[in-house]
Amino acid sequence: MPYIHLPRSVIQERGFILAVNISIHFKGDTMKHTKSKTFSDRLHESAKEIWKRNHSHPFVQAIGNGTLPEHKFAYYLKQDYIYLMDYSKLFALGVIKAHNVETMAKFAEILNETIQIEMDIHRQYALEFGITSKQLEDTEPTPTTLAYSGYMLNAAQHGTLADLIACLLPCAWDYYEIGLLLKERNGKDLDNNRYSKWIESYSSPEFGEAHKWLITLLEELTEGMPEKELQRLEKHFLVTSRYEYLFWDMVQNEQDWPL
Ligand SMILES: Cc1ncc(CN)c(N)n1
Repeated sequence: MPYIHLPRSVIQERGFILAVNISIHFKGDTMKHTKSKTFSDRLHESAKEIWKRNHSHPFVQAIGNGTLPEHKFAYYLKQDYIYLMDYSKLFALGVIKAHNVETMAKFAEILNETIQIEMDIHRQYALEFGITSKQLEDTEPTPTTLAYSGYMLNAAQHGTLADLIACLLPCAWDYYEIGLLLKERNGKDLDNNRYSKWIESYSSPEFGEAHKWLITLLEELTEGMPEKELQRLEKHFLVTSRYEYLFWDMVQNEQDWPL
């Protein structure tokens, strides 16, 4: 069986290095391309079961079919708004930790988009529910919101740029997957769904762009990185994936401080 192994080729794409391994197998007249696993493939694979639970969470399902009670969505909006305030600060830390001007500019762009676009959807929904922007901002964090934001900010402040990306990647990536999934399952009924704007925005190509850029940068930063460091990044990715689940559970049950 003829077997051709093409050596690692390095593709320069808009200033970023993308490393690709391609093996081509000829078997009879069929040809198989096998792309070797990237670090982001490994992360996605290791968080697969957690993300599945996120996707099937009753809160997520109820946004998708429009049956989520409004008071629960209002509770989510408030906690998510203050979560997003801290999440934005991670992009500011990305500017500080970036190694070149292009990366600094991109982190600044995503920071701005989060505040001006993503958080504006929250402000618009909040207004419909009679909640002002000031009330959103003044929301007291629940134990879960505090723990989730605190974990990310601590790891990002004390770690490397790769630590920072590993922490925030599940937030950007899993929400995009959720947006796509809900749109695919409920697309034809979205006109009658009060949460359609939420679904449309998280499934939009513009929102999807951020996590794709973060993945490209993470691949570049982890090129040749020792396994021990990769494991630390994987741990961040799994912890924040689990916090995503806890966040859905917290808003579903409207959990707050017991005293
Ligand atoms: C908790 C949480 N995680 C992620 C996202 C998407 N930025 C969000 N809005 N809220």
